[in-house]
Parts: sequence; C-alpha cells; structure tokens
Amino acid sequence: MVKQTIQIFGRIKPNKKTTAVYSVDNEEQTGASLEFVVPRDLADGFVNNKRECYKFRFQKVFDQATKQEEIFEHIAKPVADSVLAGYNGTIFAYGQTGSGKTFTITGGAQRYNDRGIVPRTLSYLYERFSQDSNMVYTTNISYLEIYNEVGYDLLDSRHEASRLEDLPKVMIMEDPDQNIHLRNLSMQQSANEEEALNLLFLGDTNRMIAETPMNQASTRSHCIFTVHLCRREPGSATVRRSKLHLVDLAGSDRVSKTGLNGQLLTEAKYINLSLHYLEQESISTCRFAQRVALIKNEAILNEELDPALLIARLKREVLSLKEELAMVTGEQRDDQLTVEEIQKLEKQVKAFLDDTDPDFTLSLGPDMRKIQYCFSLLKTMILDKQVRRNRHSDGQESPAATGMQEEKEENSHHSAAEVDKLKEMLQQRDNEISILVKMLKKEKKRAQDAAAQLTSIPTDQRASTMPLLKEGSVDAASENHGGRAAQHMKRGPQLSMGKKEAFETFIRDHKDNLTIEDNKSLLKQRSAETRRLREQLNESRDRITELKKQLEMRRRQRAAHGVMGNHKDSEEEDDPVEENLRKHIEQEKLAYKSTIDHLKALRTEMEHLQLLLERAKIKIHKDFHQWWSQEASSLQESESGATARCPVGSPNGALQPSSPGTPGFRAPALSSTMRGSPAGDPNPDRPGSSGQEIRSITPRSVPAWNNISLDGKVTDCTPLSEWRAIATSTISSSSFPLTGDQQTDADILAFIRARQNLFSRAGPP
Ligand SMILES: Nc1ncnc2c1ncn2[C@@H]1O[C@H](COP(=O)(O)OP(=O)(O)OP(=O)(O)O)[C@@H](O)[C@H]1O
Repeated sequence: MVKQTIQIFGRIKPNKKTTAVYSVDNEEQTGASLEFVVPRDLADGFVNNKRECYKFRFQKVFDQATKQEEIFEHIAKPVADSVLAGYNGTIFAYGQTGSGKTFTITGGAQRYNDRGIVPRTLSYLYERFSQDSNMVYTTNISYLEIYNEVGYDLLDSRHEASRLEDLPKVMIMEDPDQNIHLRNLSMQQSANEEEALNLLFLGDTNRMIAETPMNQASTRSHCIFTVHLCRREPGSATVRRSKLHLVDLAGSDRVSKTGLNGQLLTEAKYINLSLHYLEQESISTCRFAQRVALIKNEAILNEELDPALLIARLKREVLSLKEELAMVTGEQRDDQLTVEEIQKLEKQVKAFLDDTDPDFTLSLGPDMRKIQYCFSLLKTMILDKQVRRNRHSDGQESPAATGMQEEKEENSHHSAAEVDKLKEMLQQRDNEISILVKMLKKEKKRAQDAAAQLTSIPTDQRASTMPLLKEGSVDAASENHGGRAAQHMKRGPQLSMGKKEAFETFIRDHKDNLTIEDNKSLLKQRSAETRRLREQLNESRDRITELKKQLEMRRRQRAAHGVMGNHKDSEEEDDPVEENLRKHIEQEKLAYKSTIDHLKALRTEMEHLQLLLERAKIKIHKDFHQWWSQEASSLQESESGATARCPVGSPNGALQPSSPGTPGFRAPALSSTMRGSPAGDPNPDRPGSSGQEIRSITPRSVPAWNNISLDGKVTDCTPLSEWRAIATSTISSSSFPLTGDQQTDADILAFIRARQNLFSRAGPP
C-alpha cells in the first residue's frame, strides 16, 4: 500500500495581453512556487486584507510557453505507468471557465500538436502494450458527463442526441462505504489506439452536439474519460485491473450550476470582482489546489484471481498430482500416447536440444510413458549420428558431403521459414486488396450518388451546391475513417438549395475555415510523405532480399570450394565478404525499422488530423443550423412587426451589421427573407425560390421582392430593378434611406450586404 498526497501542478494559460503580475520559481528544493503580486494601493482599493503577495506551492508550475508534450511527460506519463503496474490513477483539471482545462485534458480542436493528455496517454498505453509480449492486456473505455448531478453516457453510438437529455442516463449511487457506483454506463472494448481514439471522438462529438447556447455543457459539466485496464500473464490466474480517470471539471466559476456546493462560486465571484484587472481570475483556483494537496491517498495494487483461470490451474494441478501418485505407487498408465502428445514431445525434445543454455530442462511431468518416449527419441538420434560417422570413417561419405547434408537441412529449414513469411505476406496483400476493393466500391457509389444529385440540379446551381469540404483524396480518406462523424452529419435532413447556398457563404467566412484548409493541406503533405516512405520501405525490402541472396550464394561457393578441396579450412575461416554482406543486411534492417516507426507516427498524426477535420465539419454544421434558426426567428419577429407598422422614410445613421450569432463569423447576416423568389424573377429556379425553407420558418408565404421595403417592412414601393441596383452597388450607410432604429437598420445593411454577396457570386440575373 502506498500513501501519498495528491500531486498538484499549475499551468498558466498563454495570454498576449497579460501584464506581468505573477512570478514562477521552479528551482525551489521542495517543489515550485507561483506568486501573484498585487500593488498595495490597488490591493487597498479592492481587497480587504491588504496583502500584496499571494504565494502558492506546487509540484511544478508550467509557464505560458509550455507545450502539450511537456505536460504529458511530466504529469500524465508517470500516472499511466502506475496504471500499467496495476494502480488506479486520476488526473483532473480544475480552473475557471476558459482557463484551458479542456485544452489540457482533451486538447485543442485544431492542430495535431495541440492534442492533450487523453490522446497522448492512449498512444502511450498502446505502445507499451505492444512492447510487452509477456502480458495480455485488454482495454475498455467509458466516457461520462455529469450535469446537474445527473450522469450521461457519452459513448452512445445511436447518433440521435441533439440534447444532453437524449443521451442514456447514468445512475450515480453511493454505497455505505462511500464507494461510488455507476449504473448504465457503457464500457466499450478498444483493441487498439485507433479504436480508442474513435471512442474519444464519438464522446466529444456527442458532447458538442448536445450542447446549446442555453446549456453550455462544457463549462458547466464534468466529463470523465476512463480507461479500464486488465493485465494478465498468459496461463496465470492472477489479473491486475486498474483504471485511469481523466477528468475535465466544470469551470470553477460555474460549479454551483453542476449541483455542487456554491461556496467556491461565492469565493470566485468575490475574487473576480476585486482582481479583475489582473485578467486572470486565478487565485481561488490556487487556493483550491493548496487544499487538494493536503489530501492523502492510499494506493492499492488491484490484483485478483480470475476464478475461471484458477479452476483451470487447479484442475491441471490435480491431474499432475494424480500422475505423480500413480508413479510413486507403481500404478502406471498403460494407455498409448496420442498423436498430439507424441508431436508435442518431439517438439519439446527439439527445443531442448537446440537450446544452448545448460540449465534448460525438459519438463515432462511424472508420466513414465512420456519419459520413456523421450529417452527412445534421444537414443534414435544418437544412433543415427553414429551410423553417419561410421559411414564417413568407412569412406562412404566425405566430411564435406556431411557438411553439405547439414547445410541442406539448414537450408530447407530456412526455406520453410521463407515460405511461411511469403504466405504471411500473401495474406497481407489479400487483405490490402480486399480493403482497396471495398474503398473503390464505396467511392464508386459516392461518385454515382453525386452524379445523380448533379443531374437533378439545374446547371447554373451546380457550382454552389457542391458538398462541404469534399475534395480530393483527403476527404475520401477522412470519410472512410471518421464514419461515425459522417453519420452524425448525414442523419440531419438534406439542405434545400437556398440553404445550401447560405451554408456555402457561411463556411467560407467561418472562423475555423482557415484551420480546416491548413489541416487539409497538412494531411495531403502527410499522405504524400507516407507514399514516399512506403516506396522507400519497398526498396529497402528489395535490397535486403538481394543482399540475402548474395550471402546465400557466397556460402554455397565457399562450400563448393571446400568439397573440391581447394581450400580445406575455408568453411571455418572468417570470410570478409560474408561479414560485409551481413553488416549491410543489419544496416538495411535498421533503416527498414526506422522507416516503419516513422510511418507509424505519421499514421497516428493522420488519424488525428482526420478526426480534427471531422469534428470541425460537424461544428460548422451545428453553428450553421443554430445561426439559421436564429435568423429564421428574428425574421418572424421583424415580419410580425412590419405588418403592424407602416413604412416611413428615416434619417441616416451610423450602423453596425447584425450579429450572425456565431463567434468569429464574419459573413453578413443572411436574412431568410432574401431567399424569397422575386415576383417575375426570370430565373424561378434560383436557390430558395421553391420556398421550401421559407415555409418552414414563416407561417405564410414569403413576401415577393418588390413587396419588401428597405426597413424590412411590407410595402409595394421598391421596384425590383432598383433593388438589384442597390444590391450590386457599394454599401454605405449614407446610400440608403434608413429608419433610425438601430436594430432594424443593422438588419437592412446586413441584408443588402448578403444580397450583394450572392449577386456578386452568382453573376447578374
Ligand atoms: N495552453 C494553451 N495554449 C493555447 N490555447 C489555449 C491554451 N489553453 C487554453 N487555450 C485556448 O483557450 C480557449 C479556452 O480553453 P478551454 O476550452 O480549454 O477552457 P476550459 O477551462 O475548458 O473552459 P470551460 O470551463 O468553459 O470548459 C480555447 O480556445 C483553447 O484552445
């Protein structure tokens, strides 16, 4: 049992604007310290106790420039090692909203290098499993979200959650010993890193989709990603089960919203008020950390006996004891050894003879039949050898021939191994081919679907209805990989033409678009690099085969020389050519291995990038639908206001474009009204003219273009030609008659900008 206090670390979020109000000292003997310096006059003004310095102790403090990798190495790796050894481990992030908890635990959603503790730990664990062939590891994963004291299972794969409440509920129960039990939380098995990352992605996607502006779940809920590990030695009844909990807590300023004690909230609020100028609402977090550091934990090794394996082991023991008893009491078994038993014994004897270790023994158990069989086998071998030696001394066989014979045997042994290898390669190729055929079929189907879609769309609309982010192999690869995400996107209703066009404008100006493009080009680079490395790998493999052939040839030549008596001792002498060839082979093998490692790293990076891209796609879809429905409801409001009022001319005013409701969205707000078909529009097939979307958002049919005034009210005063002139002219607040009502005028300008935008892309009607 290990008794240890909880280790606490501080991480300071990068902030360009920050004024240096803190200092970090990592050189202290007993750990590190973080000190906040508050000038006395300001402290007097805002803080009651008049202190100037707030000093906190940590195991280590990570300053602004710290990279995710360093955080993983210092914090997560040692915990992962303990979990591998059979102890439970927990890492949790605590801090105020926006302080970087999710960034630290899960990672940034944009760059591969920003991946956080969870994906890095998963990589590390699976790497360690592959290095330890003496143990069998099984991994299960669960992902829980707790909001308002109710648990939700994030690994719900039905893709139906659009609200948190749609996810399966998890009962959180406590037994008399204060152990927490979770009922109805699913545990998904993950055989490899890719499967584990997909589960993380599924959980994060469910988390994101279930979140609405009214319920900022990420800031108000706790999320617990747990890796359940089971480790056992093959054949042993002892199993070690351990859990690693990676926890992203709710923002400390929102803790009361999660149903926990409101004390911290009060404290945080007080400090927020008094120290807001510091721009780091951080002191309450540090105080909390100091209290946590006092908690002592008793770590226990979670070792247990697997009943099924224990029974099997005991049965074996009983059998062996029975045999021993029979041998001691002279009651021998007289039944014949089975074919399998004989084959097994032959293998055992061969292994026994091949092993050069003098301490290696042949363990046969107390079965006299087996012992006798092995002795007779050994006797036959010795006799065979003697016969061969006699023939040699009688001049029937030359030593070279004996040597050749032995070499032949060795060669046939080698070629059997080669054949096995080739068979394995063939199997791999078969698998690869069937995967490629599947992909090809999928691509063909997609192309057919796209073609069918295109033929059903009027020619002038085709360019604008191309699906989001579909281009080149990158997307094909990501769709292939991130199947779950694609399903998430597909399950929603298909976008109508008009909405699709608005969507295009939306994504073009979305804040994440640049990152998506960057990630796509990075992915392309990485796939090119992968192709190059694969070629390199093939070349290296060919070289190794060639070198091996040369080596084989050289050996044969030397043996032949020996037979002809040219060089009697040639087989025993060191041959520099052979030595050189062997060295070359070793070097090539090293290069081959390092290329494989490089490829593996690239594959992980590409998988991650594909997941990031999928997540970004889902996010954009979600943002768009949110924005679209906001626009629809504001349109409804303005329309009902418009029918109640009469249009009037108004003074010009300084205006702000209306907010699209999405942070970072720089495109003008596309009011849904502009989707209406102008009366007498020469192109009735224009996006939105079907009125499909409009009908769904307005209770009556949409007003025609010449029925809408600049202030959005229904009138018949603006002819269509004038509208188009307005729409294609440069926008300035002074060019149009405005109402003076800031919100309405903002809507007008946004509307005109959007219209202009569409016209400039679609060309003059
Ligand atoms: N160390 C960092 N380096 C770069 N960006 C960071 C860092 N920490 C946080 N960020 C960025 O700051 C923003 C807020 O971070 P994050 O969402 O992780 O905060 P949080 O504490 O989890 O907030 P909440 O409590 O609301 O969930 C994100 O855009 C994130 O990418």
